[in-house]
Amino acid sequence: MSTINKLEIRGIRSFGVERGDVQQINFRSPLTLIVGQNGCGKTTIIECLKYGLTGEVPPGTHRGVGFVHDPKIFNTVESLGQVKLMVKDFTGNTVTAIRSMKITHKGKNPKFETMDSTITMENANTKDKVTMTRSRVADINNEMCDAMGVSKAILNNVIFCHQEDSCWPLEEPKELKKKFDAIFGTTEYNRVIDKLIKISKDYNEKLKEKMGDLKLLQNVKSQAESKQLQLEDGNRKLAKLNQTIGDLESDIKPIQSKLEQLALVERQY
Ligand SMILES: Nc1ncnc2c1ncn2[C@@H]1O[C@H](COP(=O)(O)OP(=O)(O)OP(=O)(O)O)[C@@H](O)[C@H]1O
Repeated sequence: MSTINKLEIRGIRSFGVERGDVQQINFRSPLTLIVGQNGCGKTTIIECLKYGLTGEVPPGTHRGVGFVHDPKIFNTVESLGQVKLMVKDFTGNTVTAIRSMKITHKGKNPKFETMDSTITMENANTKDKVTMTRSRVADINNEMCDAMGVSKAILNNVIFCHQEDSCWPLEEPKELKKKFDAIFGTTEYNRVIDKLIKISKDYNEKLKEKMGDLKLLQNVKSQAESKQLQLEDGNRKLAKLNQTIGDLESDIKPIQSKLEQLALVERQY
């Protein structure tokens, strides 16, 4: 079974940006309860788990601006946030993602940027570590979802469904269908089915073409076979005629020499 092992939060929501502000949670087996008074950061922990796994910022944060610790609190223009998440996949290998982000308050609109992220895979048996720095967000998302053994849609909409999004099953049918399609992978399934239908159509068309060619070739082959028979018949006739010619030539030879003798006698006479 895949498990979430460790989470480190820095510079997210009310968690401070300083080195000493880093908060670390070690998740215990079989259960870890997160308990605390209102506003202490329970939701933030769930948001960080979701962000660490899927790279998605929580809803209602103006595309991540409200997710990072507000720099205005300390009268600064920018603030850095970081989520470090370690999970164990079902084989026991460890996958750790470090995702960093920044908000800048320059001008009217604050800007949210995701910064370089890294992912480290550690083999449980050999303890070999492979780290990919400056990885693409999509690659990290895929690695983390693979390590957890569930799709991004299930992580986002079911396991770490944000409290603000929890009413999605009551959404209008079109949106609901989109969510269900994503959760059950039907979009992917339909895409594959469409691809297979297209491939089979292409093959059928090619097959039809080849069948036409085959008919033509069969026709040509039967014509060639009858021509071959005719040729063999002709060759047989030719051989017979050659034989007759040979016979006639040998018959004609004594007659010719007789005629020559007669012609000689006639001349002498
Ligand atoms: N961008 C931000 N910068 C600094 N602090 C923030 C920011 N966004 C939210 N906060 C603070 O973070 C805290 C949010 O905590 P959170 O919602 O995670 O708590 P909670 O334990 O889930 O609360 P509740 O039990 O009420 O749901 C609040 O105190 C809020 O004022």
